[in-house]
Amino acid sequence: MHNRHSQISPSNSSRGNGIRSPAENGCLDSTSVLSSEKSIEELMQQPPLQGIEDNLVEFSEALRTIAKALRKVTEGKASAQAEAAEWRRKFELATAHNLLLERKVLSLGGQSSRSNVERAKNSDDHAAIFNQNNDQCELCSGEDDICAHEVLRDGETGLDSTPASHKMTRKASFKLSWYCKGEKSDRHTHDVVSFEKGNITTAERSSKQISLKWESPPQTVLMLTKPNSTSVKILCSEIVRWLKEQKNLTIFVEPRVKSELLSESSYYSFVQTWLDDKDVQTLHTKIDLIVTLGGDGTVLWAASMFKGPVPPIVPFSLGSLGFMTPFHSEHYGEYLTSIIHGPLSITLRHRLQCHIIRYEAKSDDENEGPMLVLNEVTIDRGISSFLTNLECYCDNSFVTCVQGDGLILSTTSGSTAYSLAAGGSMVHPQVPGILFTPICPHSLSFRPLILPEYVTLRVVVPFNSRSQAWVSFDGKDRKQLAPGDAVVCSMAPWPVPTACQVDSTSDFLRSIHDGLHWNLRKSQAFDGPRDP
Ligand SMILES: NC(=O)c1ccc[n+]([C@@H]2O[C@H](COP(=O)([O-])OP(=O)(O)OC[C@H]3O[C@@H](n4cnc5c(N)ncnc54)[C@H](O)[C@@H]3O)[C@@H](O)[C@H]2O)c1
Ligand SMILES: Nc1ncnc2c1ncn2[C@@H]1O[C@H](COP(=O)(O)OP(=O)(O)OP(=O)(O)O)[C@@H](O)[C@H]1O
Repeated sequence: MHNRHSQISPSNSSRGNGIRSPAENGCLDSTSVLSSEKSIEELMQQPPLQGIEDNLVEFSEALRTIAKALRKVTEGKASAQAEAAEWRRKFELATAHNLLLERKVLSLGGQSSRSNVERAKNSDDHAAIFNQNNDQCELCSGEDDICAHEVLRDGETGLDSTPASHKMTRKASFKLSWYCKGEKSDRHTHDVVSFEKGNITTAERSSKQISLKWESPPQTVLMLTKPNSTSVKILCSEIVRWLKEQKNLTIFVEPRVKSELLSESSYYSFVQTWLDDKDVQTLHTKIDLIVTLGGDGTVLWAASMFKGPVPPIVPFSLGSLGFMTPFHSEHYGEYLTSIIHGPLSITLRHRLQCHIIRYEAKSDDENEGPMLVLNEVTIDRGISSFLTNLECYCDNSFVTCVQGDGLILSTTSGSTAYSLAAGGSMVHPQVPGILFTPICPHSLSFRPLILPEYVTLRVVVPFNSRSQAWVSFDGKDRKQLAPGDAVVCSMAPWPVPTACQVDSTSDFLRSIHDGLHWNLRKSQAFDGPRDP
């Protein structure tokens, strides 16, 4: 026979071993609240014992009220967390937007610029700024294409640049346009859906490749290289020399690479670098083009250096696989000449921005982020031998509880990396979406999902989790998550533009054919049985 008290005891059972029960934490996860409500429900339905019936009914009612209150608190906290993350995201977008406006006004020069910034900020009247900019760039009128047009104050930071660079320099300007093979127009159709006379139609958007056209030639190149590789070192010094002598470009490298080049020859003293991490934050204002020498990991490294806008990347393949590195290093001269001249096809690779919301954080400043990932954010069991238990929400709707080794939230670029190994689909990198891929789920029906790019995902380690969880970003920066902590992810406003060797689709298909031998099978012989 059931002991009534034992049915409501699970929340008490943890007390003896020093673990705080959810109720003691002041917050319950939805699963444990549901189970305590269920226990009370069951308790109420059992036949009463003589004498203590009234007391028990009263006690059960009280418990039911407490459970309801706790559930409200939990739901309130969950939605407050999500709302805070959403506001933070909006704030970051607004800050980036204002920065962009200020830069645009700076590019006009003169005193009147300040009032223009204010006017544009207050009324969102972009045209006021763009129209004045027309003398310099008629395509900056903002309607159809995206323009990069910046005037920068060089030498303001501690960057190791020559004395002559303490002047206003112009970062190379370019225009992005969307084109379809065989189509003359390079307009990017913003209206995806139209509604005329009651008929809903979608605009024709197939095979629109993004093209980057320089409006002023690129002048500054950042070379990023995989460390500890002799072949990469040799190629790096060769390309640096070529870029200087053949193209007369300014070249930046990492401090480690500058030392390597100087130890090879004092010839390389023209190469520039930076002093500390703070300088890296302003690097995007100087660099027109990034060249990477390595594998996919070097492209991830390049992207991770830019927490905001990323200059176009030309990835040369010196690794074993190379899903994001379509350029063969033997033909670097040919490729770089064509890219510097332009136009070039690019893949705009979306990134995810992630925040860690700590349960114990007293203020928003104690939370961590944003971390930007080009491949994926992974939440797993780390060294723990217990199942992870992760509660997942999508825009405040409960998605599921992940019980298994963990969960991968991947970009479409990352779909061919860890997510693929965990059973996720391969997705063209230009498809806007977020992959929700479980790692070894202990359930037969947990298929991976692909969600739209506009959602905010929240993964919470519930209080009833047996273990802590670990989060990592593109396979790096591993951090521990305690019960109550959450990771909030949404699409970042700064994608990573990578140059294509042919175009986005050809490069993607080539990478899965060459890299994975996708669907490689010997063809059946012609002879043999066949349909009559
Ligand atoms: N089981 C797995 O497949 C597994 C496990 C851990 C990490 N990873 C991946 O490794 C990435 C980190 O890469 P790294 O080079 O710094 O580490 P690494 O040196 O351990 O290389 C990991 C491998 O993943 C490949 N890779 C990276 N990004 C890719 C992509 N977008 N598409 C296809 N393959 C890709 C690399 O080419 C490399 O072969 C992580 O973001 C994660 O996706 C995969
Ligand atoms: N400039 C860099 N500084 C520090 N670490 C880097 C740099 N470039 C790459 N890495 C790291 O080196 C590791 C290996 O790089 P990468 O994947 O490019 O080479 P690989 O392993 O030889 O290529 P593949 O994975 O295709 O075999 C990655 O973890 C990457 O983060």
